[in-house]
Amino acid sequence: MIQKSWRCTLDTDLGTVKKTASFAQDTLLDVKNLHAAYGASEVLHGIDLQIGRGEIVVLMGRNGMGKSTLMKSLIGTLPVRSGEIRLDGKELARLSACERVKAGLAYVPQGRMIFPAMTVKENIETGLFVRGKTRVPAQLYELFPVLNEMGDRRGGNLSGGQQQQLAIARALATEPKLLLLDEPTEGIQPSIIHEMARKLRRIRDENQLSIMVSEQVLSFALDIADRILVIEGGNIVHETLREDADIERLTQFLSV
Ligand SMILES: Nc1ncnc2c1ncn2[C@@H]1O[C@H](COP(=O)(O)OP(=O)(O)OP(=O)(O)O)[C@@H](O)[C@H]1O
Repeated sequence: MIQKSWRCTLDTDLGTVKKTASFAQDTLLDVKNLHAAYGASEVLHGIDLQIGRGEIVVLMGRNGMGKSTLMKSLIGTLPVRSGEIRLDGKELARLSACERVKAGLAYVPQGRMIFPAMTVKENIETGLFVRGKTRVPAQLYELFPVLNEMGDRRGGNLSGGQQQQLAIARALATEPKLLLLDEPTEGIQPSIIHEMARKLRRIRDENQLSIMVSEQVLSFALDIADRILVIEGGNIVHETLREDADIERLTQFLSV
């Protein structure tokens, strides 16, 4: 398993072995043999997946391959048929979505799903509520200054890119260990996509959280990922570290 193969360097001064790949040091999310279905139609056929602490994993795949279904099964808006979902050792598969958020999962769904009639600040406060807090952390406004400037504006009046920032800020307000983002670049203009990748890496570095992104834009995936997985027909069919990625092969997986 790639993620478990720690890369080590010899610290000659101390004569001890040091682990250097921070994300590979321990597993945060451990999914085993996950099956999920819509009614009688099974869509995920036994997914095994591990995400390390501080790791960014990008889940790629063509339309209809099961990316959103996996995200929904993890956060709990779609009940799992069978299998295990452990976050930091805690079993989540039978918990409600709300309990999973309290346990440290946050989810930005495809299409953002912010509350359009609520103000920007109120949207963020719905995330704070999970931790019993009321004050928006300064770090969120440093990351997304536009949300500070537009605090009193209705969420529904923001542009697509601004709504995406709001959805990420709301998710971060729940203080997650693992942030799940379903196709965050959808409908976002190319110049902002690179900025989004930079911000997500910064969020990972500053908060030491893990991120799993489902994505079809290969350049974004290569920009952000530590590791890339490919899903096809509800099975993970390919896995590669970013530095070993075979671009041609990944392009083939994504082409119709
Ligand atoms: N609510 C639903 N009821 C029944 N089948 C569904 C439902 N949602 C998705 N499916 C089916 O499940 C399969 C996987 O869909 P899913 O939305 O997970 O794909 P995806 O990889 O996220 O695609 P996209 O990139 O288009 O969002 C598809 O065959 C889809 O038609």
